[in-house]
Amino acid sequence: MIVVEGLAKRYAAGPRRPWWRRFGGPGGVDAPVVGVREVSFRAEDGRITGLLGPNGAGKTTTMRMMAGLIAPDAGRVLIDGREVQAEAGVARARLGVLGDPRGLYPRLSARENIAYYAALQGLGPVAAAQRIEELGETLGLGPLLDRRTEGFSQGERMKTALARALIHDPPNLLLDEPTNGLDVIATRQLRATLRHLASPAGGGKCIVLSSHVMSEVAQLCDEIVIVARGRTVARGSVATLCAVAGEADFEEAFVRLAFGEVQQDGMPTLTRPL
Ligand SMILES: Nc1ncnc2c1ncn2[C@@H]1O[C@H](COP(=O)(O)OP(=O)(O)OP(=O)(O)O)[C@@H](O)[C@H]1O
Repeated sequence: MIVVEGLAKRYAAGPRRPWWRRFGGPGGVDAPVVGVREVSFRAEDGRITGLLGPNGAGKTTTMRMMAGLIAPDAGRVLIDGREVQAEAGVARARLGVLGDPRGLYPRLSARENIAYYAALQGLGPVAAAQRIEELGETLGLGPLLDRRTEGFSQGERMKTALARALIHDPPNLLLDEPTNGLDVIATRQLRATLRHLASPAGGGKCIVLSSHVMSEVAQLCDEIVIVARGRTVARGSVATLCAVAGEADFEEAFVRLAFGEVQQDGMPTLTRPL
């Protein structure tokens, strides 16, 4: 289970020094950029939770703090009760992270890429080899396992990166925009795999994914957390969110919740309170 409590993150702005001031004179400093203002939610085991929000809403920043890749300015993340920032090693051992699938080593085969992560996770060579075979079968990697990843299609990269994230059989899984660049068949395969992983037969994993594609989140996720302007503005099933927004259609509900009229305090105006 993953609990996210009051996360906030600002990115420091670099010095602004126009070219005509490069050799002297005052420069300036841009205001810090707010990545996340206040994001809180709970993701349960055996369920797929989707972070849905428009571009720049703060989804990736939230996911990176959940993975322990960047430190929050405020708030905390608990992975199965262990705080990511305080007990990084223990918390991360219980977490698989699917980030950018372009980050594979091109000269290594898929098997070698995955085995490298297995070693980083402390798996011995025999256990790693066995687990790679299992994952190869579950994810349909087959003959790809022994091909160099250079030249892999987006879908092939995604499967390899997912196998890498699952190598230590973590009970929790984070996926940032997992269907980016996938065609309809690869998207369907990924959906089926994620549903399996969340089911009792697949280990009842706690899965959190981020996306700005509404239909994808609506189809796949049991629970949806809407993030807008760096805040969680609503959470619940598709039916709950439609009811909260007072809309029959999920796209309309999303637009109302994510882009609702902004009050003085920066919170969107909702037709009904959350
Ligand atoms: N490294 C960084 N330095 C400065 N600003 C950043 C940095 N990373 C993100 N931001 C800013 O933080 C805000 C949130 O960005 P983030 O990438 O988390 O949003 P997102 O919801 O994932 O967006 P998208 O759907 O477009 O990927 C944006 O305004 C972005 O410009």
